[in-house]
Amino acid sequence: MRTLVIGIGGMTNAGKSTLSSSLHLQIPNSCIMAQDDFFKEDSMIAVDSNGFKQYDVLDALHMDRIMSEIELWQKNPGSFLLSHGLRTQCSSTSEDSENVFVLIVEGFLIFNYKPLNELIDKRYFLEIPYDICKERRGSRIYTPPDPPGYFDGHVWPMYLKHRQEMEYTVSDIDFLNGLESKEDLLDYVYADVTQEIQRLIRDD
Ligand SMILES: Nc1ncnc2c1ncn2[C@@H]1O[C@H](COP(=O)(O)OP(=O)(O)O)[C@@H](O)[C@H]1O
Ligand SMILES: NC(=O)c1ccc[n+]([C@@H]2O[C@H](COP(=O)(O)O)[C@@H](O)[C@H]2O)c1
Repeated sequence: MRTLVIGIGGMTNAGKSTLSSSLHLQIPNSCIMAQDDFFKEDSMIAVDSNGFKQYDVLDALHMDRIMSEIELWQKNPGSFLLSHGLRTQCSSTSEDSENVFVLIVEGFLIFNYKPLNELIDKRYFLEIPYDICKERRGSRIYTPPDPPGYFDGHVWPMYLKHRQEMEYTVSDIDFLNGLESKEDLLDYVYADVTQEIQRLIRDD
């Protein structure tokens, strides 16, 4: 039994969830872990001098919990899938060693948290231009909703800060143009991941 951890990082609204869901549907024995599911509750989020809730920082996330979930998956990916209501599709005709379990970790700050980044085998980062990002963000409603000025006052400056930090500390990132069609992005990443799965099976 082999495991592969894929990281789908990127800016807010760049298409991470969309790409991850499609990949999950195409890759047998895969599951998604979304960083968005690990936000702390609103009362625990710090507020800056402008009154903006500091959601776009690692401190706003229960990173310890996401690490524990990944540990559970690593220990026994088959039972992890079953306990999350996902069917395993182990090939009955091949050796057990030929089954590769794939974890898709997706989120806007996955490569900036060293312990998580170190677990990731293949890194992708979706990027889109500022104006498209602002437009897409404007039509999405979070809980709590973005207050006026939040994108330019918090989201974008934090993105620039973390992006710089990531480029200093992380290598091996495949940057993807989020303006490409959903289908083209999926085809590209799926082919790349499939190649990696084949390599794991060959080297087993
Ligand atoms: N390749 C794409 N081309 C055009 N729109 C996209 C693409 N990928 C995602 N979107 C749209 O952008 C918005 C944000 O996508 P989503 O996957 O939720 O982003 P993220 O998870 O990065 O925040 C959604 O409305 C989605 O339909
Ligand atoms: N899920 C939540 O509890 C919550 C609350 C407020 C803001 N957000 C926003 O979520 C963004 C990250 O998620 P996306 O990459 O999916 O947009 C951050 O920019 C953050 O401002 C999430």
